[in-house]
Amino acid sequence: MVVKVYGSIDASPQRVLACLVEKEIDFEIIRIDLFKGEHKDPEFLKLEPFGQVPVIQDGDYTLYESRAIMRYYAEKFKSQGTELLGKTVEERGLVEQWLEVEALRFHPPVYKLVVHILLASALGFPSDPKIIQESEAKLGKVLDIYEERLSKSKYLAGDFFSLADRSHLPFSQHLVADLGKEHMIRDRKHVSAWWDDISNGPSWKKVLQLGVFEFPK
Ligand SMILES: N[C@@H](CCC(=O)N[C@@H](CS(=O)(=O)O)C(=O)NCC(=O)O)C(=O)O
Repeated sequence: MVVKVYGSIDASPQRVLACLVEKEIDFEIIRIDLFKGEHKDPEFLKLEPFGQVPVIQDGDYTLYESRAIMRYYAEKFKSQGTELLGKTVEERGLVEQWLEVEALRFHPPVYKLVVHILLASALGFPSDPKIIQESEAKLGKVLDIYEERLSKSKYLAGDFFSLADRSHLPFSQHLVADLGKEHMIRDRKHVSAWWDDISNGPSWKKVLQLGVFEFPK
C-alpha cells in the first residue's frame, strides 16, 4: 500500500518523508498548496481539522501531526529499514525526551524565524525585528544545551541516529539554507558536526531531491 502524504515539500511534511525514506516505505505526495490556501478547503479540513500539513492516508487509516506520523511508522516498521527508536526502553526514553525537546523548545523559535524572515511578506504582514531578535536569543540558549549534550554524545539520544535527530532536519535546513542563520549552527562545534552528520545521510538528500520549498517572491 502506497502511503499518501498530503503536503508537498514544506518543512513538516519533509519530517515525515525523511522517516518514510529511512524505513523504505513507498509514498506518493499529494500537493497541498499553502499559498493558494488549499489547506483550508473544506475537503482538506475533513482530513485535518486544524488546516495544516502533513496528513497521511495509509489505506483507510488517516493520521496528522508530523511527529506522531513518524512515531507510527517507526513503530509499525520497527524491523524494516533503519532502527529509529533505540534498542532498549532507556534508549526509547531518551528518543522521546529529545523529540519533545525539538517540538517544545527548538521548533517554536525557529518557526518564528521562518515566519518573520521568510513568510511575512508573502503572507502580507510586516516582519517584526523584535520577534526575530527574541527568537534568535531563545534558540541560541537551546542550541547551547545541544552543544553541551553533543559534546558527550554523537547523537541526541545516544550513539545512534534516531527519530529525535531526524525530527530536526527540516527546520535546521531552513536555519542553514534560507534564514541566514547558519552561524547559529557553525559557531557551535559539536552542533555543527552533528548537523553535517545528520544532513549528509542518504535519506535527507533523497527528500531534498524531491524539491526545495520555493517561497513566493
Ligand atoms: N504540529 C504540526 C505543525 C504542522 C505545520 O505547522 N504545518 C505548516 C507547514 S510547515 O511550515 O510546517 O512546513 C502549515 O501547515 N502551515 C499552514 C498554516 O499553519 O496555516 C506538525 O508537526 O505536523
